[in-house]
Amino acid sequence: MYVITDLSEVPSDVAPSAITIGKFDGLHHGHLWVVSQLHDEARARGLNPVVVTFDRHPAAVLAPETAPPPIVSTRQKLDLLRRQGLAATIVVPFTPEFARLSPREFVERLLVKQLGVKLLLVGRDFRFGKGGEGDVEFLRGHAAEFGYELIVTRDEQGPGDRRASSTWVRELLEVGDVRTVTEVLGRYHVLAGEIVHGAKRGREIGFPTANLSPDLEGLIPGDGVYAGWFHDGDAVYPTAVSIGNNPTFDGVPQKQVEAYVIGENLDLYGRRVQIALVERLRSMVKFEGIGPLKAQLERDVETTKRILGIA
Ligand SMILES: Cc1cc2nc3c(=O)[nH]c(=O)nc-3n(C[C@H](O)[C@H](O)[C@H](O)COP(=O)(O)O)c2cc1C
Ligand SMILES: Nc1ncnc2c1ncn2[C@@H]1O[C@H](COP(=O)(O)OP(=O)(O)OP(=O)(O)O)[C@@H](O)[C@H]1O
Repeated sequence: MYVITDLSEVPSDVAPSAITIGKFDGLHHGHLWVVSQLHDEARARGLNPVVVTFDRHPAAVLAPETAPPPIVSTRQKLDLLRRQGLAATIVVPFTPEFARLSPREFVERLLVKQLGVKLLLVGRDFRFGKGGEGDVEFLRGHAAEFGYELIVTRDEQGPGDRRASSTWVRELLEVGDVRTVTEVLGRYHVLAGEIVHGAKRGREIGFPTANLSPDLEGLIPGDGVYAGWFHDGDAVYPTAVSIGNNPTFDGVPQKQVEAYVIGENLDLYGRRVQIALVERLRSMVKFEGIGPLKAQLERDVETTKRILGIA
């Protein structure tokens, strides 16, 4: 899959293309449905399936104070898209200049001239171009002029009857409901980052933890204790994860993410690891000393093993 981040360097063999466009934050179940349909429809017509996405949420440029935090980093999004059998992903630098393109300029310059679009596939609520003026009606009205076919996909629901959406995933992460997040995403939500040095207290209390660097990738869910899977390269371990500021102790920064890898004693400093979150166990508690914290950690490990099916 080509990854194109500079619009002046689009290889000529990307055309003729079948394109879908969107923020695709989180690449949830609904997004994957759109991308898999794109793949099938492109193949049926002998076109190259291409995803056009953005290097940041459009709101980060248009109204930064309202911009939601990303569910996945661009690197995580590309890793997920690489598995979808696409010919290319275009990561458009969403600059103020790009945001000013009218719907017509967007379609004509980017989709028609640069990417040779012959098929456009979007969800019913897709909007684009200056002020979000472009929509499905605009695309339908200009299909003959620009020589593309338009397919508007049906909605893909999440669990229950709510439509899968990035907004819903963010709401669920905020309250720590990673179990439902897994259903909306169609996979576990993953935090990825480098292991850095913590306060070195964990080893003393018998539960050494791997602390993720504060610049980690993946939206950090609400504070609490979680069961998950810890990936270090190809090795996978069960883990109990703590997210918060460890209120039992003073001076711990907000939103520290640390993982106790169950039953292992590993040297992980400097490694880039991934933590897949399976279920929230409980809230963070301010304990009266190390004794009660340790007793609770022992119970957390047992609960985690039960959830992961390894007890
Ligand atoms: C499964 C798990 C649950 C935890 N729960 C709490 C908690 O409820 N309250 C708290 O203050 N710290 C909690 N912690 C964090 C510990 O206080 C922390 O791991 C310890 O202070 C070591 O920190 P260090 O890695 O910076 O040395 C938890 C840690 C783990 C691994
Ligand atoms: N649940 C869904 N079913 C079908 N199509 C969807 C679904 N969710 C998004 N799409 C389509 O996928 C493309 C990319 O969506 P995009 O990421 O821009 O928005 P979104 O997932 O609706 O996110 P948000 O919640 O932030 O509005 C668009 O064409 C959109 O209409």
